[in-house]
Amino acid sequence: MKDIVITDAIKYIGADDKDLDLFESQYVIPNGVSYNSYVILDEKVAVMDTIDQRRTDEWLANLERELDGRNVDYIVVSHLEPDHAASLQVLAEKYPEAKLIGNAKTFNMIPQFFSIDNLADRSVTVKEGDTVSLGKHTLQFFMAPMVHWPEVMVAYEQSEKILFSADGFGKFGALDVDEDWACEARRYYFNIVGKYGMQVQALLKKAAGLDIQMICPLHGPILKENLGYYIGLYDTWSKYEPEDEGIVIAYASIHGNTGKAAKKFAEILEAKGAKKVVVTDLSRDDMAEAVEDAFRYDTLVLACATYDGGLFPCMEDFLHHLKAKNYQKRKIAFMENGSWAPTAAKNMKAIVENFKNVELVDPVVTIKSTMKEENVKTMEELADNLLA
Ligand SMILES: Cc1cc2nc3c(=O)[nH]c(=O)nc-3n(C[C@H](O)[C@H](O)[C@H](O)COP(=O)(O)O)c2cc1C
Repeated sequence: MKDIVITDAIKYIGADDKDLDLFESQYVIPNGVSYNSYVILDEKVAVMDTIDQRRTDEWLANLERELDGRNVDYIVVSHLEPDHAASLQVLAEKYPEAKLIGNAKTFNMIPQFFSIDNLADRSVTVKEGDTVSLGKHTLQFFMAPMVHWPEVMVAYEQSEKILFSADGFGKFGALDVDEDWACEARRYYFNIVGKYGMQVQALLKKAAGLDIQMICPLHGPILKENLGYYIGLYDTWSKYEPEDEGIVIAYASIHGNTGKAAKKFAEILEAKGAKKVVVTDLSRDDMAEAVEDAFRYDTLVLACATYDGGLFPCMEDFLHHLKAKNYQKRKIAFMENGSWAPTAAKNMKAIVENFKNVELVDPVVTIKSTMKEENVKTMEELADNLLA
């Protein structure tokens, strides 16, 4: 583990995981993921969340090294999802004097996962704005329900002005990997938290009232500088506003002809001056990245082969993901293909019409098996309308 410095009194005790095949059993993580946990060493000692059971031993060794023989007084449980709370039972048993800090929902849910002895006697139940003093350090708690579980809360350490942000500001990628923050943080955000923009907005409003000098999330790097940049992105994302001008062409093609047309359309858009065009093959490219791109840019073109009178399944899957994550406020256009009765555009429209604040842009490009000159003409017209 790279030496991760927080402050003199606050130590990083988390662990990287580079062997996990899929995060939450669905997201590829080419650069792994970090499970973050922290310990605050003051007159009282507080452990800020535990980690996934895949790395319990490493995490306990990190904790014991930092404790250097001291005991744990408090275990703060900001989120009960197993990648953060799975080692709670072990920690609670190892330090039987330690009190658990959570909110009413936390303590309702804990028995579903664990059987901790004397839980009622060991529970410190906090509400919005409550504080717990550790000596020089004071933790203040703010509820963040449905960011992205109901019991989630964040903690603000008042003396060093640090926000322990739970899964907020989280990112895929192990901590010893140098990579752009926004790309993997955006993929994490939209796929995991995306549905709860309103709740993230509520949390950002609370955060705006605090002087935050550092953000310590439960995944990804500790954010120490330029915090306005990260908070600004979270504000844009949670309002469902496009972050950049650009056109995503997402295609679902069985034999390749719809894919060929999608790529031709990208060339036409670029020739007409489109600032950014992204083409994604929904059969083969990472679905989570396709979702991320759809949210990142302001325009989406859906190109799909007709399949048994409906949609080729990866397009149906993509639209299901977008709907589940509250996709809205974008321009959308359609391309369809079929050999005898193309109905993909009608079927895509029926789903998309239920999205909030979308503008459907005509004309629909209808291809019969292979792209013809007349299809290219329609694409030219659609490109002009999208770029107008
Ligand atoms: C299992 C299957 C079901 C299909 N169902 C339809 C259909 O209902 N209507 C239609 O017009 N074409 C249908 N097609 C034909 C394709 O949509 C058509 O050949 C299209 O050109 C394929 O585009 P692609 O080359 O991008 O895969 C079907 C093809 C397959 C393999």
